[in-house]
Amino acid sequence: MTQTQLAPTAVSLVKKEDSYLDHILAHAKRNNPESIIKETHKFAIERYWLMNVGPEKSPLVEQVLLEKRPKVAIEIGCYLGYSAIRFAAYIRDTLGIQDVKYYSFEISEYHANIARKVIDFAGLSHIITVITGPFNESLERLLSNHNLLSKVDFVFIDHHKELYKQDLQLLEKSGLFHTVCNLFRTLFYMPFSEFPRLLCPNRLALYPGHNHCGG
Ligand SMILES: C[S@@+](CC[C@H](N)C(=O)[O-])C[C@H]1O[C@@H](n2cnc3c(N)ncnc32)[C@H](O)[C@@H]1O
Repeated sequence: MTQTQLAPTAVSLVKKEDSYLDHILAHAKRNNPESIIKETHKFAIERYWLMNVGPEKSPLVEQVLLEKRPKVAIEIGCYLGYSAIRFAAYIRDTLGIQDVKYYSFEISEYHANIARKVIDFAGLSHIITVITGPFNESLERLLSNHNLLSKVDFVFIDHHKELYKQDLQLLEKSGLFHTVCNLFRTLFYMPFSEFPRLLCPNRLALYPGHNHCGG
């Protein structure tokens, strides 16, 4: 077999997430979250689709961030760090909240390792902490390693749709929430009408986000 015949197989073994990291390190500017976000969009259009919140939906979240100005935020579902970088940089740079802390949960060690590298490249490692493991098991670690009881004032949920309800209930029981917590609902597949029953309505301001299910 010639080298030319071997080449396509070799290329297909490279995972798109690794190509993404290479792309960012080669084309984005270090310590410049905006340039990383821009290069992520470019990569997703020109190379491979990525399952991040993306340029259309992110402004909906940023609208809520602008209104609520959170100091401590939690995200379930980090993937390669797009939303963590975008929202943490928005809170720090656009809202001017320098001491913001952003905790992002990611079940896949592979995704989390890439996310940490991109976050480090963005110069945001002191703001964003990526916690590896399934959220229901990692929450305990967050509670014991960080003094966050009653301090979390923003939650962005973007992981596995079937786990939203269970993990929301866990979060509520954890005592992490500030008096009024702003939960951004990216729950496209869950009727909005379930939420008042699920979470204490006077403690949580719920944002319907982009409501695909018409609930
Ligand atoms: C849609 S992607 C997140 C995209 C990310 N929020 C962004 O916009 O850049 C969903 C991620 O959630 C992770 N995930 C799925 N189930 C999880 C769980 N139980 N705990 C933590 N992360 C989970 C997946 O591995 C995947 O990386």
